[in-house]
Amino acid sequence: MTEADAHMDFDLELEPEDLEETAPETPIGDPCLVVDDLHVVYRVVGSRARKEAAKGAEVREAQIKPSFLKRLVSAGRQHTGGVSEVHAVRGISFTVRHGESVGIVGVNGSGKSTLLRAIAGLMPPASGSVHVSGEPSLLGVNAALMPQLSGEQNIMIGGLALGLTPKQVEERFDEVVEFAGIGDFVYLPMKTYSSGMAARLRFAISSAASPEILMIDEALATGDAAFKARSKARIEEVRQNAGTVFLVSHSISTVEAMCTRVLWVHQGKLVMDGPTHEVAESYKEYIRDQRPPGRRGPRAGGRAGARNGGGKGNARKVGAQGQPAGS
Ligand SMILES: Nc1ncnc2c1ncn2[C@@H]1O[C@H](COP(=O)(O)OP(=O)(O)OP(=O)(O)O)[C@@H](O)[C@H]1O
Repeated sequence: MTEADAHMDFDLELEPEDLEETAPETPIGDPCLVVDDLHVVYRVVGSRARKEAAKGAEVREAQIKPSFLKRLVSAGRQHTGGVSEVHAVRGISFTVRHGESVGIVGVNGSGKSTLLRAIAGLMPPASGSVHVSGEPSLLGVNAALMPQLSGEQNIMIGGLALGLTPKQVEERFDEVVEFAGIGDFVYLPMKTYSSGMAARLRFAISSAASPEILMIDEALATGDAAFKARSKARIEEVRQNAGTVFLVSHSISTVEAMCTRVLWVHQGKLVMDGPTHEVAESYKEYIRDQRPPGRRGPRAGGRAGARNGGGKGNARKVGAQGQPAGS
């Protein structure tokens, strides 16, 4: 695998179960989420700084302006002495309404998961704000689950964290296990699960309580066709009940099948926001252009119209800076 391939870890292929499918139209309600000029910064203490700290030294942040070469190589990471700052989300703003299912796409490391975690309240903003009506369900479940406990115990804890009663959790137990497709693994500690199994169980628990805002991070990539079909039905159920769904996925066909709107994030910035087909076409074109010439595959028919402002013309390209090359 080349370095370019490793960076471009997506699935552009349309899978049989996604053919001819798009997210159905549902009436869109009032705003339920406002993200306003959001910035999220990770701070990582370098190994040298940790050693110094262990020796009792005061580790201070040195505000050294890095050289041009260093900034070029570190793309988005700002080194300040022993502490490295990763500016993962850089000034993102958007509003989401009840009934929307929003896909978040972007290349590896572009900030998708960080954005989702910030919306869920798991990452504090460095600046800007997130206003949510209702509690995003990833928050309750992720905060509650414990790797050393069995799936069974975690279903109970996660269900309680989402506001279900113990009786309601018991009633929904079989459905959650079946939905996650983890079989008898449910009786083993979650630390023995593959990342896909854990992601599916989190999704199954978080969607068990008919949440107002359902957040799904990559869980759909880890299941088979039957799991995807169950997931799609569950997403529709949430939307029909005027809930909102956020979906992070590397599979553009999954996003096309399940989302009404797509946010394209690149290097922590929002580069495009609009109806699924318009953003997906531009994104697919960008990904194709990043691949070596022999591996680009055919272009989708009619994509140029969307890219040049055709189609419904509703997609919003955001800002000139930080856009992928060629857009
Ligand atoms: N816990 C962390 N500490 C420090 N940096 C982090 C941490 N998590 C993510 N990052 C950095 O933040 C940036 C955005 O990462 P994030 O995981 O949000 O991207 P992503 O688009 O979800 O990536 P992927 O598609 O690979 O899952 C990357 O540069 C990543 O290295």
